Amino acid sequence: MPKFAANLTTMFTEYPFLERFKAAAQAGFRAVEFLSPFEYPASVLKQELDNHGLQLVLFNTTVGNTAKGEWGLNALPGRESDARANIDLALEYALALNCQTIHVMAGVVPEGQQQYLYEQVQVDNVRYAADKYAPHNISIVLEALSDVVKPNYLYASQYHTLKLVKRINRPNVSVQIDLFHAQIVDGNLTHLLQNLNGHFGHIQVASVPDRHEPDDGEVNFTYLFNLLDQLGYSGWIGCEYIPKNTTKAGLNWIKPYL
Ligand SMILES: O=C(O)C(=O)[C@@H](O)CO
Ligand SMILES: [Mg+2]
Repeated sequence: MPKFAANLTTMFTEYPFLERFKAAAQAGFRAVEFLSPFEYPASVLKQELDNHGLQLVLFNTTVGNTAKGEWGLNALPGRESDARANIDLALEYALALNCQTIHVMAGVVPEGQQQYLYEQVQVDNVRYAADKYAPHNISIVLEALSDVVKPNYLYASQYHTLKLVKRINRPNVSVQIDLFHAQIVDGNLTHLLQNLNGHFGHIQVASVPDRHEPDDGEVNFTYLFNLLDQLGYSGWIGCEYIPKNTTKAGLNWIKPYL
């Protein structure tokens, strides 16, 4: 049976961020994920999680300065000390929030720059993070982002991400498959999940092409949820979608699973 986490960055946006925990719990979720915890003291977030009986299953390292086009610092040559300070900060938050998985963001490769230099910096920084997180049983996931959402992100294909995961070569580093991006970039999702089985540690879902509830569009998610079960995937599936109408009105698809 698949286990779903509400993504509080994209769902329940009818409410201010701190009120989304209660809304998710009232809708039946027992787990949540979100993009960034760093805007709040960890104690404030912990209180919300505890008050509503929720488990935090994923957050990301910092995106950096989005006004300057940054979307992650860990692949940026010359930014290693900022990246590692953020990796350390993410560990503090993960320990305080009892979160076992962190998405270590890579970054955007500006036009004309050498991809291989950015890949090497990402490999080095993820190895630093992996070795630092391992004694705390904290895992790292790396997520490919399609050009539709983030042009020139270090990796768009799941297979490219897998190659880097293998190069990083740490037992606590795996792929995060966001099936929205995966359908746009790689397609052939059944074979993708079969080929990457054992190498992914987190899944996210949204319909394609509109990034709404996973009960519409070109992908048959019921089939994929069954396939994930058959493959023995026991991790979380994050609902990283933008509700078509209100969040609550769009939750019929999840009722059989909650
Ligand atoms: O955009 C996505 O997809 C994400 O999962 C974000 O958390 C990172 O860009
Ligand atoms: Mg995603």
